[in-house]
Amino acid sequence: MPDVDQNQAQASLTPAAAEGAVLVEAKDLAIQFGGLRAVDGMSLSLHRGEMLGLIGPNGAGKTTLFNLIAGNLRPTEGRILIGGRDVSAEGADQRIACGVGRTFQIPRPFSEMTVLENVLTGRQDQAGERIWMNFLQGARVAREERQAVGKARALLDFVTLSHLENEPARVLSGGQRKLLELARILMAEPTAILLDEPAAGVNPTLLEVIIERIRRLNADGKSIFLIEHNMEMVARLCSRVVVMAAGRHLTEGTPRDVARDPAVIEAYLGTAA
Ligand SMILES: Nc1ncnc2c1ncn2[C@@H]1O[C@H](COP(=O)(O)OP(=O)(O)OP(=O)(O)O)[C@@H](O)[C@H]1O
Repeated sequence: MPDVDQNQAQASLTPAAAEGAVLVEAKDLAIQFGGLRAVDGMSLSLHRGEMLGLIGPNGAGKTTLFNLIAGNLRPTEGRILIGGRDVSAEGADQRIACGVGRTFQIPRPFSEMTVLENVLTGRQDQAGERIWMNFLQGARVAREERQAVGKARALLDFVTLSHLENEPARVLSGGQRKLLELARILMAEPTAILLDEPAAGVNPTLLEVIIERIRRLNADGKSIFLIEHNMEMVARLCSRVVVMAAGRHLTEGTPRDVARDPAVIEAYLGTAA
């Protein structure tokens, strides 16, 4: 497990996070894949305005936990609450509608669609898709379309991809795809953003852009939940880190404290053996 520089473990709670209001809560979550309990009784809370890290060795169950929280998988046991409401039985679209957006470890944009069109796929409740609306309220649909394109362009500007707006997404590098995916989920204006390894495979220059944009989103009040193997990045961004091992909540604390925790070091060494 990489060292955490003392000076980098300085991320502090925003005022909203310090208030402690829970935005997303997982209670005793479990999921069974055949004989494997990939997530095995996990409980955790993401607070409003917080940047929370999720670390753990390969196969610990981090992505599966994200899939459960984002509604891509249904838990075998346990509950998920968003803003205090039980959403356990709802699917991914409903989670997005109640403010949870997530990215994937390997983004898969629509490769033949333009970068701008890809961002537009992230919008919710598209009036233009309801055929009867086109007949009854053509002007309104056209106005909403213009507004959506304006918003998508602003988001492309935010993620530094404006110059590529008319290019097919297939020309993007791995890091640019991560930025594109971020812009796409921001179209739905999430209050909680789940980022699955945003640094993986990203060149150092683009990584700084990603870190800075995550910071800005958090400063704008968005809660961030971050899976990341890059502990330096976790330490720069997160005030609190949850550690998973073998599907379970192993411990949590500041990046500095968890990096020194013998149980955490043991969990990493155990899987490296
Ligand atoms: N759909 C699935 N069917 C069967 N097993 C699965 C499925 N998804 C995940 N697993 C298994 O569940 C375990 C946890 O996987 P998961 O991807 O959540 O781990 P992770 O902590 O995100 O790992 P990494 O850091 O390598 O991405 C692994 O053993 C994995 O092989």
